[in-house]
Amino acid sequence: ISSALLRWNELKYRKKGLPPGTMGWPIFGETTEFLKQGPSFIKNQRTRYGNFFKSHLLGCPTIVSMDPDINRYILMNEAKGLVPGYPQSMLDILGKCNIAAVHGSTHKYMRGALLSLITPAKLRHQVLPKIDQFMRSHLSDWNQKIINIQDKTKEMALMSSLKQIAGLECGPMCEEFKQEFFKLVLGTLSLPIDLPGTSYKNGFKARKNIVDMLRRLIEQRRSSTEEDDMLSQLMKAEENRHRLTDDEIIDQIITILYSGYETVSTTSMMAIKYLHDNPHVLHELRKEHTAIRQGKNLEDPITLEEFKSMRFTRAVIFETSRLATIVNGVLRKTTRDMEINGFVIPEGWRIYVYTREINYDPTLYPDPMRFNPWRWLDKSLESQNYFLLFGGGTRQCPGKELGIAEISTFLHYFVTRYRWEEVGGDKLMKFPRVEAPNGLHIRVSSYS
Ligand code: HEM
Repeated sequence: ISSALLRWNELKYRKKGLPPGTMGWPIFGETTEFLKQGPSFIKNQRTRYGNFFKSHLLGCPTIVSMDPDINRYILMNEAKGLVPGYPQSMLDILGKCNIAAVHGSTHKYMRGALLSLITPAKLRHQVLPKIDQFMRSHLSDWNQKIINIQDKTKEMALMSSLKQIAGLECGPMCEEFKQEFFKLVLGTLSLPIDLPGTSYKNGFKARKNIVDMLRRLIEQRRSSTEEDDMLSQLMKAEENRHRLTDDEIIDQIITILYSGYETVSTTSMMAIKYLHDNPHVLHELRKEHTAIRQGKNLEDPITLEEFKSMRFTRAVIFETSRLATIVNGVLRKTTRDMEINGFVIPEGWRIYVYTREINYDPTLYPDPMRFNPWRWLDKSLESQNYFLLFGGGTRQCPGKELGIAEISTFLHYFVTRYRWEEVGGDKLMKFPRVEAPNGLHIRVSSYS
């Protein structure tokens, strides 16, 4: 029966012009193999079928593309019908106006509105001072404690964004927001099963509660012009050429929170892990940060110039992102039948621009399994075509510099205040997401 089912499924997808590959089981496709074997599944398929092959993953017929030139073409050609292809649960919960759900001119003005929040002037006068204030307080009482750095960095990513967005500080509203947000995140990563008790249903409920809270905040802002946070800026007509509606503002805020949450927290956690395992790198990083602190008063915040001078820190962040592969790739979907790389990809198929293997390619990154931030001091690496740690093309991460500023400030206060050792015994998973299933525990003591 198994053989018959596998054969039937192969025949179902045997259309002329499709790339080589296998489709696995009806409905489930090759999802189990993909999740269980992880990167080696993709590598094995590549050995058999080349850099551009078909499969059936996470409920959809999918093309996996690992060819640098084709990847670039896919990322640059949204206008030809290659739109974001993220799972339905994610789109439902993040909202109709979230940036991954909109295309064309709507995408352009939503993206423009987001970028207008993090211009260099905003970074200098609003964003950096708030990040600085937040990190000082977040890292204030870790001395002589065992800390689960995974929890702490997650809390940091969310709370720091909430401060930027709506000036929210620790308190009942923030706590409520946090609980709902965690449910929302879980919902986006689940199957879209709309039954009571499922993560999807809970995520959807959490979205409703978050939307209510944000609506209340918008109303409050209308009656006060005092606040100078991202929410107020999004509401100011004169700053946005295209005035966003309330619904667009709400989805924009959920997008900012969501996109910066796991990326920033996991990169920060893994940086702590790699710095612990590579004392010579930590030594170099500390040198950079102690030099910045010299000649400053204890309470002086980091300036934009100092942030820009953190060359080694930036290198540590890129190297962490590369070696840990925080993002495995990005998803697109075809909006009509289209020809790519000489094959005909049917409408509605997913395209998985799988970037993970680039990170370990010894021709691009010599001795790729070594944590070597010095390689990034060659600035040209960041502008190479194959540099896709923050995506590429029309949807390249607009929060890149904001994310780097958050992680850099976190590292600044962490390495200048503390030393740490791992408690040990914690497991780290690298695929499909980087996470420590039971947390990553460190024993922290004062550096001075
Ligand atoms: C280390 C931190 C970060 C990493 C590694 C990262 C990575 C990425 C990647 C790979 C993409 C491309 C997705 C695609 O093409 O489908 C992306 C897009 C995006 N990122 Fe980030 N990101 C980070 C931080 C942030 C932060 C802090 C924000 C907050 C503003 C943010 C907001 C976004 C948004 C809104 C998009 C979608 C852009 C669009 O569709 O036009 N990211 N990010």
